[in-house]
Amino acid sequence: MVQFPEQFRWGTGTYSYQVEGAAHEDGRGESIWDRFCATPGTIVNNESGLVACDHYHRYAEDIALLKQLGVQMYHFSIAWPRIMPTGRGPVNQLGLDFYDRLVDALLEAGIEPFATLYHWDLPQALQDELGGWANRETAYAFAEYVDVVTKHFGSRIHNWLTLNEPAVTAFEGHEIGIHAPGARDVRLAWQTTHHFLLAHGLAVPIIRANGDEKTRVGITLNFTQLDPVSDTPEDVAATRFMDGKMHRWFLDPIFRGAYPADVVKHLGDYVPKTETGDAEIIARPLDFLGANYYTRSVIKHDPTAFSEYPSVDVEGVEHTEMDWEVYPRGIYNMLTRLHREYAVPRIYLVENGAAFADAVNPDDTVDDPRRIAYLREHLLQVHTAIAEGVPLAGYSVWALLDNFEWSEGYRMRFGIVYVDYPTQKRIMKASGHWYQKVIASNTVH
Ligand SMILES: OC[C@H]1NNC[C@@H](O)[C@@H]1O
Repeated sequence: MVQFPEQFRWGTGTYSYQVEGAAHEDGRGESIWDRFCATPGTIVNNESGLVACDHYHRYAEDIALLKQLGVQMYHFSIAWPRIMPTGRGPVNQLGLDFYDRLVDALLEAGIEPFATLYHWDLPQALQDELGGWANRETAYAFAEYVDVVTKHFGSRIHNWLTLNEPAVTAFEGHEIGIHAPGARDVRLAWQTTHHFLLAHGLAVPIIRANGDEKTRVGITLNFTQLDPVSDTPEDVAATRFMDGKMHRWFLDPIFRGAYPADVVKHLGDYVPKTETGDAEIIARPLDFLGANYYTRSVIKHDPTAFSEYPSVDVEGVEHTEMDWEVYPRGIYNMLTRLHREYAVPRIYLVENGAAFADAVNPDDTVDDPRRIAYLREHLLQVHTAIAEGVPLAGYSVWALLDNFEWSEGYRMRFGIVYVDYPTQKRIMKASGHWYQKVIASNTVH
C-alpha cells in the first residue's frame, strides 16, 4: 500500500469533441473534425462526434459522477467553434453560456476546473480561409480566441492548458492523415508544429493578463516510452530521432528556448520556417507542464524512412484494445526524465488510462479488472517518481466517460464510466469504484 502526498490532487477528464455532441446546436460552428468525420472511410463505422455522449445536455449528470468519484479537479476542453463559430470575429454568447453552466456547476461541486483551450477541434472556416495550422495567421486567430475566453472565465478558471498533445494533431493530422484535417504532407506537418508552439506562446501572456493572482498556465504534451528494437547504431539512431520528433521538438523550445539541433540537422530544408522573436514567444515561462502517458513503442530503423520510423509489436506482453503495450515503468521514466532533464517547476499527469473490451453484466455492472490493474501499476510507478522528488501535483485518469476515440470511433472504451450510447445511460465501472476508494484514502493498494 502506498500513501500519496497530503496535497496531491486526483482528477479525471474529457474533451469537447469527444463527449459534447450537440454539434449543430446553439450557434456552434463547424469544426475540422465534423468535416473529417463526414468524409466516408475516415472513421471506423463512419462514426462522428455529432452526438457523442450528449455531454452538452447531460453535463450536470456527469458532474454528479465526478462528485461521486470525489475528484478534486476536472480536465475538459473548450470548443473554439462554440465560442467563435467562424474562428475569428463574432462571439457566440450561447457557446459562452454552455461553459458558464459547466464551470459554475463544477465550482458549486467544489471541483477545480482545468481548462484546455484547444484540443484539435479547429473551426473549419479557418481551415478554409487560412489553410488551418499551415498558416501562421491561425496562431494569431488562436490568440484572439484565447483573449475572449480568458476575459470571460479568468476569475473562475485558474488552471489553463493552452494546447493538448500538439504533436499528435500535427503529425497524425498533417503527415499520417488519420486525424483531421487529413493532410499527408511531411513539410506541412513540421511547419504546423511551429505554428502550434507559436500559438501556445502567444496565449501565455494573454491568459495571465486576463487572470488573477491564482492563475496558472501550462501546456499538455504526450509522452511514449521509446526503446530501440536492437542496440545496432541504426535502431538506436532511429529511436533517438523519434524521441526528438515526439518529445524534444516540443520540450526544448518551451523549456530551453530552441529546437533540438539533432532534429534540425536531420530535417534539413524540411525544418519549419520561423520568424525573429518566435523563440522568445514560445519559451515564455510556464507554471506547470501537463503530461500524458499510455504506452511504449519499440522503434526499428527503416532505410526508406525520413520523418517516421516504424514500431514493432512486442510479443508475449499485455496489450490494450488499442494494441498499445502495457508498460507501467514508462510513466516513471517519463516523470523522472522531465524532472532531471528539464527542471519543470510542477507537473500534472493529465492523461493515463487504457481501452479494454468492457461489457455490461445482466445486473448492470461493468467489471474491468484489467483497467484496475493498469491504473494500479501505473500509480505505483507514479508514487515511486514522487518519492524520488518529482514535483507531481496531481494525477488525472483518462477518461471519465467512454467517448469518441477519433479515428477509432466509439469502439474504444477508455472510460471509468461506461456509456451505453443508444440510451446514453452511464454506468460506473468497477475501475470507477476502485478509483473512488483511491481518492478517498489517497492511497493505492
Ligand atoms: O488515445 C487516448 C487519448 N489520448 N490523448 C488525447 C485524447 O483525445 C485521446 O482520447
